Amino acid sequence: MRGTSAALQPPADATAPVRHPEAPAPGELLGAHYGQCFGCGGEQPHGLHLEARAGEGVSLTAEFTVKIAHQGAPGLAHGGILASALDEALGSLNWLLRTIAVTGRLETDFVRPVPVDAVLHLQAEVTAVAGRKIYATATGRIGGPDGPLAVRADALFIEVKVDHFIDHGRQEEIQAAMDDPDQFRRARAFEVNP
Ligand SMILES: CCCCCCCCCCCCCCCC(=O)SCCNC(=O)CCNC(=O)[C@H](O)C(C)(C)COP(=O)(O)OP(=O)(O)OC[C@H]1O[C@@H](n2cnc3c(N)ncnc32)[C@H](O)[C@@H]1OP(=O)(O)O
Repeated sequence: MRGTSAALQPPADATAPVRHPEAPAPGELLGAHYGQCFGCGGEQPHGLHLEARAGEGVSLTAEFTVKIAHQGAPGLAHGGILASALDEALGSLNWLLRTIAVTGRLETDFVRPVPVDAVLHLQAEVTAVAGRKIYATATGRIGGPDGPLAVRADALFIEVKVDHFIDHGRQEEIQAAMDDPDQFRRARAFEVNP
């Protein structure tokens, strides 16, 4: 059963997404957008350590290995963890648009249980853009990139300015991020890029 809500249907005036000319080439790793990110951060010991690779157009592939710490039922991944992996893969697409955006809505279908030690093979793509709204879809398969479908999601991301994080984030972490010249320059550069 699948039923994406009306809020995730692009409006009639939506346009096709445009890959930024300086986006990483297909096959290149995107890298973490923030070292402490639960989804992709290499410095985050409790995180998913999801690794995303640019695909063609505005698409990517990513892998996430389910660990013991990710269980809900014995031996199976927690649904919230799987939704996080989908959210992270979908959010990483904005890197290819060179747009800073946050998840406004995420709708997930859990199709098949995902065991501990399984590798979740994610595929995600932006389907449409309308003003600040970015529509995207993702699937997660087990047993290989062409294996059985385990999870899927549709999402709406909303473009924001760097000030979104500065205004709402805890001061300690914001200050550390602003003190990191690479992080701050990159985030500001994304704001002015077409
Ligand atoms: C120094 C610092 C460096 C920083 C370096 C940055 C690094 C880059 C980090 C990225 C990180 C990613 C990580 C993974 C992805 C996450 O998990 S992001 C975290 C989870 N998401 C959030 O925390 C978002 C919380 N929500 C919000 O802040 C606000 O609701 C939003 C989403 C910004 C929208 O608020 P707003 O800007 O006031 O926008 P608003 O005018 O209400 O809505 C704009 C449009 O979107 C629609 N819309 C808004 N929300 C929704 C919704 N939930 N459902 C349907 N439609 C909606 C509205 O209807 C409106 O549509 P139109 O009228 O234009 O047709």
